[in-house]
Amino acid sequence: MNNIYFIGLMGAGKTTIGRMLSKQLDKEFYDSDVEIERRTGVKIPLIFELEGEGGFRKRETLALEELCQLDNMIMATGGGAVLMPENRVLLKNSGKIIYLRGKVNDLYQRTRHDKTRPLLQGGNMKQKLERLYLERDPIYTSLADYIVDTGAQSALEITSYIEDLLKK
Ligand SMILES: Nc1ncnc2c1ncn2[C@@H]1O[C@H](COP(=O)(O)OP(=O)(O)OP(=O)(O)O)[C@@H](O)[C@H]1O
Ligand SMILES: O=C(O)C1=C[C@@H](O)[C@@H](O)[C@H](O)C1
Ligand SMILES: [Mg+2]
Repeated sequence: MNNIYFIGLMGAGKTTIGRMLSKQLDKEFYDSDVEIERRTGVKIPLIFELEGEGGFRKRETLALEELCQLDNMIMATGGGAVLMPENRVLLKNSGKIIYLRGKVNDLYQRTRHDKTRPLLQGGNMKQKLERLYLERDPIYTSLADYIVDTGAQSALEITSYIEDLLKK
C-alpha cells in the first residue's frame, strides 16, 4: 500500500504538515486522533478519564487496524501510536513512515496552552515532554523511513521539503 504516515511527539506538526502535504499531493488526509473521537463520540481527554491510557490505546489500535487498510492516503498518527508493537507492524506494512522530530523546547512552546493532551496535564509540562522524548525518540527513529528535523522552518517549508524528499 501506498500510504504516508507521520509519527512524532505531541506538537511536532504531524496534523498540520500532514494536512498540508495531502493538499499538495491531492491525497485523502486522516488523523488517527480525530478518527478515534469520531468512533467513540467523545473527546480524547474524556476517554483517558474514563478508561485510562490503556483503554485509549486499545481504541487506537482498533482505529489503526481499519485505517491502515486504506490506500493512497496520508495519516497523522497520535504521538503514542508507535508504543504498541501491533501498531508498528500495521504502519510498517502499509506505507512510508515520516518521523517529524521537533526540539523539546519548540514542542513545549506549541503545546503549553493546549489542554487536549492528557499526558501533558498536571505538573511540569516541559519535563514531561523531555521524558517522553527520551523514551520515544529511539522508537520513532527505528521505525521511520525518513527522519525530518523541524527547527525554525515554517510548516509550509517543511511540507515542501518532504514533497521533494518523497520524489527522490
Ligand atoms: N513548523 C512549525 N512552525 C510553527 N508552528 C508549528 C509548526 N508545526 C506545527 N506548528 C503549530 O504547532 C501546534 C501543534 O501542531 P500539530 O497539532 O500539527 O502537532 P501534532 O504533531 O499533530 O500534535 P499531537 O500529537 O498532539 O496531535 C499547532 O498550533 C501548529 O500550528
Ligand atoms: O503522545 C501521546 O501519547 C498522545 C498524543 C496525542 O496525539 C493523543 O493520541 C493522545 O493525547 C496521546
Ligand atoms: Mg495531531
